[in-house]
Amino acid sequence: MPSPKPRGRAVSPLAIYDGPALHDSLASRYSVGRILGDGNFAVVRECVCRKTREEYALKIIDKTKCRGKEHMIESEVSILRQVSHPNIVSLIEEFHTPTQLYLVMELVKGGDLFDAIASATRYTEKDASSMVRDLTSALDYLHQRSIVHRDIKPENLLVVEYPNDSKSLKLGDFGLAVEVTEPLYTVCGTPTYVAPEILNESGYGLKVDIWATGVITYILLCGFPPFVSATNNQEELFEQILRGSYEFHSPYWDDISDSARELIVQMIQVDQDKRFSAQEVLDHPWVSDDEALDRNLHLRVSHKLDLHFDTNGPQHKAAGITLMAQVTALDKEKHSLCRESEFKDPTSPPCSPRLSLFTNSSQVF
Ligand SMILES: Nc1ncnc2c1ncn2[C@@H]1O[C@H](COP(=O)(O)OP(=O)(O)OP(=O)(O)O)[C@@H](O)[C@H]1O
Repeated sequence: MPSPKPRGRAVSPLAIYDGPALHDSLASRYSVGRILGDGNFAVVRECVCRKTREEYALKIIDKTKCRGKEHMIESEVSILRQVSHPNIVSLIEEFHTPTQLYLVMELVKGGDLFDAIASATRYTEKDASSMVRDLTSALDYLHQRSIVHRDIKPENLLVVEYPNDSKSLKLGDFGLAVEVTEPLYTVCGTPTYVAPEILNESGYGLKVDIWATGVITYILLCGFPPFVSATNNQEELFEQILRGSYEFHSPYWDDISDSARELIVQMIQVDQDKRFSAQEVLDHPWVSDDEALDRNLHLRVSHKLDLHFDTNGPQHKAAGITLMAQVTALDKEKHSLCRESEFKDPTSPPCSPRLSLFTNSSQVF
C-alpha cells in the first residue's frame, strides 16, 4: 500500500532569498527561501521547484570552508547518490560552482526526533519502538551496502508527519558516512553517542552505528543519556563509554519493559562481536513484535529531555548545530579545538548546548 502523503505539502510563499548569488540553472529551476537549519559548512534552506511547485530542502555547502576536507563532501554526495530508502532523506539533484555545492533534497518538515516527542501529547514505548525500527531499517540498508553513517544522533533524525498523526523518521546528514572496506581508525562522532572502539582506536566498522542507536533508544525511554559526566568532564565521559558502564536508574526505568532493557543491553555492548547487528535489532521482539508497552511516558520523558538537551526553538537549534559541528569531527585536532574554546570564551557553552546541558545537569538523576 502506498504510504499517505506527508502533512504540510501545500506550497507556502517563500521568504525573499537574501543569501549569496545562486548557481544560474538552480535559480532558474527553484525559488529559494528561508533557512531551515545550519551546520559548520552548510546552510539548509527551503526551496520550491518553479515548474511543479513541489517543496524541497536546499543544502548549500560552502566549499571554501572545507579546504582539506573535500573528500568528505565527495563521500557525502557519492553515498547520497547511491542510496534510496524510505527512512533516508533522498537527494533529488545537485549543482556545483567553484565555491558552492548545492544539494536539492527531499524536504522533511516535522523537525527532529526530540521535537516530535516534545510536541506529542501521548508518547509510549510503542512510539519509541517504531522510531527505533525506522532508524534501524535505514541502518540495515546502509550496512548491507557496507556504508557506515558515523554520526547517528537525534539531530540527524528528521520526522515526517502524516495527516493521520502517524510519523516516520528519515536519516540525514551523511557528512561523515563512508564505505567500509577495512577497519577505520579516524576518531570522529559526537561524544554522547560515540562507540568505545572509536575512542580506543582499535579499529571500527559498521557496529558504531548500532552503539549510537542503543544510546538513542536509552534516551527515548527515559529522556537522559546512559553516559554522563557529573562534572562535565569529557575524559570522565569517555572513561564510562570505554568501560560500557551505565545503569537503568530507578525510578525512571521502573516502569519500562524488560524487553526494552534487554535490547539496549545488546546494543550498548562494548565487544563489537557481541553487539547486535542492524538485522538482529529489527528481529528483536521489542521492535518486531508486541513487546513494547502502551503506557504514556510523555510527561516524564519530555521533562527530562528539556533538562538534559536543548529542545528549544529553531534559533536555539541552529546555534546548537553550529557549535555541535565543532565536536562532530572528534579527530584529535578538532577535539582540542573544542576544548580550547571552552577556555577562550567563558560565556560560550563548552561544546554544543545540548551536550553541555546534559553534562551540567546530570546531578538531577
Ligand atoms: N531535508 C531536510 N529537510 C528539512 N530540514 C533539513 C533537511 N536537511 C537538513 N535540515 C535542517 O538543517 C540542519 C543542518 O543540516 P545538516 O545536518 O545536513 O547540515 P551540516 O552542515 O552537515 O550539519 P553538521 O555541521 O551538524 O554536520 C538539520 O539539523 C535540519 O534542521
